[in-house]
Amino acid sequence: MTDRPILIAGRNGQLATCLRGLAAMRGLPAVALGRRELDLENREGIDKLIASIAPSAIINAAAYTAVDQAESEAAKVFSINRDGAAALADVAWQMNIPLIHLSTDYVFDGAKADAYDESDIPAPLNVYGASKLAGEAAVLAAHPLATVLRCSWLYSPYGSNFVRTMLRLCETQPIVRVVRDQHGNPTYAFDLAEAVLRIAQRSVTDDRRATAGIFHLAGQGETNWHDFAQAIFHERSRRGARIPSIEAITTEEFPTAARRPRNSRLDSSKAERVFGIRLAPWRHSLEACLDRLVGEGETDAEGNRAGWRQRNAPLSDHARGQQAVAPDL
Ligand SMILES: NC(=O)C1=CN([C@@H]2O[C@H](COP(=O)(O)OP(=O)(O)OC[C@H]3O[C@@H](n4cnc5c(N)ncnc54)[C@H](OP(=O)(O)O)[C@@H]3O)[C@@H](O)[C@H]2O)C=CC1
Ligand SMILES: Cc1cn([C@H]2C[C@H](O)[C@@H](COP(=O)(O)OP(=O)(O)O[C@H]3O[C@@H](C)C(=O)[C@@H](O)[C@H]3O)O2)c(=O)[nH]c1=O
Ligand SMILES: [Mg+2]
Repeated sequence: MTDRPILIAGRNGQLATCLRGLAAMRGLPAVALGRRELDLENREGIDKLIASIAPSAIINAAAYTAVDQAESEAAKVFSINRDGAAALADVAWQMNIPLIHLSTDYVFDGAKADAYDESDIPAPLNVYGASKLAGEAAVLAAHPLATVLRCSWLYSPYGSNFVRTMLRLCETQPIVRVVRDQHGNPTYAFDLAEAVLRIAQRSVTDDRRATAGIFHLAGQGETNWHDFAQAIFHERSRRGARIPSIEAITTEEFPTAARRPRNSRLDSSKAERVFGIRLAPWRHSLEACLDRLVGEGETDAEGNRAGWRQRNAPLSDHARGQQAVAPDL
């Protein structure tokens, strides 16, 4: 391996935070740049900035991800998710280094009965999905050897995600209503980060043609938002905290600005074949996430709860990654 750092575009987002934590734990040099240092909307000078860092690879963990808000600011969304992504891909191609780019299950319209594989034709229902699909194409046009990873329903102890939204509702609502007719694969950001780092390291050393193209990579097992919420409440309740009652509703009963696919389950078998990578079952990783968010006892200086280290000692790498304090890189 090389001593040159991996450049992470994004800093405080879910995936960026997990990537930083895991890289620090492994002693892998990494530099994470948030939008203040590297603004994907105002791209002037990013080639010089990145050249000064001399990275071994670029991971693009930055994106505009507010799905409903995206409907009313499409120009900004496309600027970040398409043009910003393409600019990073262009720099990586010029520097002859690997680029790993993240995309989404929301590129699909949900009409398929089965899980989507990489040969299925995308047809996004909303601005966010359309911008991410345009981003995939722009990235691969600028960097034909880029790796595009489509994941789904990302959750973690950080940032904005469904798990944290549901835990917040537990504090304030006696009853929570959640749609049961949208199906997908929840993905723990630490599991994804671990896979992304492995793929990044491999593309630095291996023939990059093997790692080029689009791959689906999501947590194992499928669910719907209602059952996901119910599992979150179950985990919270097991830890002695109060939970609301839950009501299953239809998409029509929960109007939102953006349309969402009824089915965006991803078939991740190509990633397993090519990379030998299979993410953990979402139910298992949800427990690790809830241990972080609803642990027992006091929180220590590193954000860990008393007893957490002991209870999780024999767990896999991603759980250990959670103990790492993401450093100020
Ligand atoms: N969240 C999800 O459910 C899913 C996400 N994805 C994809 O995975 C990737 C990571 O998502 P996630 O970690 O959830 O994202 P978050 O919304 O948690 O974080 C967004 C990141 O993007 C950065 N960012 C936002 N605007 C800009 C900008 N103008 N210039 C530079 N950086 C910017 C933020 O920077 P800063 O650090 O400064 O805040 C932050 O690091 C994205 O590509 C997303 O599309 C795919 C499927 C599901
Ligand atoms: C808060 C809430 C949401 N919902 C519904 C709305 C929606 O259909 C579904 C999920 O809502 P959210 O807004 O949390 O999730 P959403 O923003 O749609 O999540 C998506 O984010 C982007 C970035 C992706 O790439 C996707 O993979 C996916 O994770 O749950 C309820 O039914 N009840 C509720 O109380
Ligand atoms: Mg959302």
